[in-house]
Amino acid sequence: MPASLPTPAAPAQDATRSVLAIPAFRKLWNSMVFSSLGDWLGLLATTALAAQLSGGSYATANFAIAGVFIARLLPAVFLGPIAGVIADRFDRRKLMVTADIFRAGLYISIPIVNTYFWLYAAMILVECLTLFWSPAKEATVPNLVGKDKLESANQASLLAAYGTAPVAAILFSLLTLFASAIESLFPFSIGTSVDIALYANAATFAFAAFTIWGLKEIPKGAAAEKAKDENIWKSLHDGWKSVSETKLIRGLVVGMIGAFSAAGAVIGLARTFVGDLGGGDAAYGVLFGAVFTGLAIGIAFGPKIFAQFSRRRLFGASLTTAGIFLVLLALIPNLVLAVFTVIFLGAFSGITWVTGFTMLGMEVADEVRGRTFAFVQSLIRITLVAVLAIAPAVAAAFGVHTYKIQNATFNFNGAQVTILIAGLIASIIGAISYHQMKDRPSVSLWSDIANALKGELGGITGAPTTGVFIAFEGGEGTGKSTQSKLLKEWLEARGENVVLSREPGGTDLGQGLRKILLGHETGVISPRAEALLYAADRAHHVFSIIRPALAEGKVVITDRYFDSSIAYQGAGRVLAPGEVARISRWATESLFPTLTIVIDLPAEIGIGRLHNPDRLEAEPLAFHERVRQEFLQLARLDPERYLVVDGKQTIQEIHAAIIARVGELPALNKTDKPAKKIFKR
Ligand SMILES: Nc1ncnc2c1ncn2[C@@H]1O[C@H](COP(=O)(O)OP(=O)(O)O)[C@@H](O)[C@H]1O
Ligand SMILES: Cc1cn([C@H]2C[C@H](O)[C@@H](COP(=O)(O)OP(=O)(O)O)O2)c(=O)[nH]c1=O
Repeated sequence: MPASLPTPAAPAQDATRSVLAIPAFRKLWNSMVFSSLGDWLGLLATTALAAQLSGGSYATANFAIAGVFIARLLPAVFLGPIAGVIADRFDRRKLMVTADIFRAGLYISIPIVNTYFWLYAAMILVECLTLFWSPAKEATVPNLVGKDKLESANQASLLAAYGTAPVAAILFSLLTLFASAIESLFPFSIGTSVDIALYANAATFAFAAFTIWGLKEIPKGAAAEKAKDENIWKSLHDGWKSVSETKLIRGLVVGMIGAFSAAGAVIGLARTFVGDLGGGDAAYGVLFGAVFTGLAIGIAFGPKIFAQFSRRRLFGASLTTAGIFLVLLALIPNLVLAVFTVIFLGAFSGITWVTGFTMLGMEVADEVRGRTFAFVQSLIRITLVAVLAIAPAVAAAFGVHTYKIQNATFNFNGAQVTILIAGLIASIIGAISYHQMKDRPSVSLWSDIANALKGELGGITGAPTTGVFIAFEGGEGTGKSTQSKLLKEWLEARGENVVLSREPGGTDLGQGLRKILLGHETGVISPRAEALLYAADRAHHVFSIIRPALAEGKVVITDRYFDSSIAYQGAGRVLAPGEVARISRWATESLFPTLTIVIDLPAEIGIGRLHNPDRLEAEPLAFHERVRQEFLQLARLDPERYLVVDGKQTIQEIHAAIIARVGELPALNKTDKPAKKIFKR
């Protein structure tokens, strides 16, 4: 046991709050909130303006709106990496202030010049300025908050960037609704609601410039840190090479591209779609706000609501559901229902997005993670540009159609048709990635949902564990100790640093608990007390041995882990297995093994191998048979994380089966081995 125990991480919510307690960061954050708010308002206003400038032509309006989005995305594709490098050469504070002043000026100029050409030119220039502003901001944050708070600072920044979208959408709708009232407040004409939104946007940038100018805490001089962005084409090429090798990651990437294509189609077509349903700019604002509200709900609550559900299944299932809502959106010709549909659409897209990114983080080996993320991000940007360019073309090609059925007439226009197609594509891609992930092929989706709703058991699947953590499970005398030692030797021969431990009794405290739990002198323990004592042993074991060893990059093998509690205290002692699992989940702070090896043997053979049965081993055969069945059931819940071996084989045969599976663990295959092995599963 280490002399000093590692300090547990601080709870997350407090971290976000405390990072905002740093005055300098709070000022910067305030300015980010305002400029993001302005930026979203500007996006809504410029797309609305593009539609206005089109003079009522359906095709022109579609293309004009797409033009605004493309103008905003293109600079990042071509200029992103260069901008980062250039930004690093300038004084950060001055660079940020200058960029903000110019952005304010550009937004004011859009309604004044009021032409297509200047609308696009100004958007491109604004984006270019943002490309210089962002790396300067990124480099500044660590100076203001310190390394340990970086992650919560990033969360706070994300909140500022995306949390402001629905607020901006509401503001935009209100502006449009009360435009004439607002205008009457001014002695001179200030233009349409769109113009007002653009001026408001300029004001937020001016405010940001003012705030940052006053932030003397920002160190003088150029940013020391190098820009992270690599060349987009190079990252695409490198990323594709690694991604194309694993089926699972390929499925993930394809699915995420599908999700973003669908989202792109909705964003690009939203204004004309709203127009088709008889809505104006105010309705556009509401619909836009609804998408982002849904997204936020999905991202914030989805993982919690579906915590019991296998992530691999959740990804494909939520993408398909999002696709179905898209189809509904296209088919329901009613603005109010569309707003509700869009909230669900946003929520399921949000769930797809978080599960996708979490899984990418989990499944991709450390050495190539950065590259893979860069690849996915580049691919998403390019997909968005492509979809935003293609979707309106499809919509324009379909044009406006009016159908008459008996007395009723209704319209089915290009935007709806395109959204319908996008929805179908998203559903199909979702279904494909659901099957690609091949998660628990023997368990039906419905029994999985039922499990998830019932309680904890479904939750033992798919959670992230970095490093290699292997648990041996099985009944009495199945050969766990024998095999765990053999595996340790095999791994050490391959140059791994291995910690072999066991439960109960892997720690000093655990030794004491083990005596109580297994000694005959203890007598009968109430089943709940027994479950808690095993959980106490486990909590301390994870805290003082397993986590520290994993953190040091060691391979950890444990002879028994929480499946034993589920099987023995759950199925054996007849407590609810889900409740026992919850106690273990709490005790281990959700540390799940990378691989659980169940050695399966009829109870009477295993018991027959033992000489002096302990308190639990002395239980009747029926008890042990229930335990055995529970292990097998757990393995069936998540076949990808379990290996079941037949314990009737010889010691050598069992060992061979184990090393064949362990040898394929992605995290074991570091870069010194042939590259092909990195993703092999
Ligand atoms: N595959 C096997 N076939 C026959 N005997 C075995 C096998 N594996 C282990 N044994 C023997 O069975 C006994 C129990 O093995 P052990 O590894 O201690 O099991 P566990 O840790 O699961 O209780 C030991 O005497 C061991 O030598
Ligand atoms: C880890 C754990 C073990 N146990 C039981 C199973 C075993 O009977 C006993 C551990 O004994 P041990 O001698 O370590 O196991 P084995 O005989 O397989 O080598 O504790 C539980 O009931 N719940 C648990 O959570």
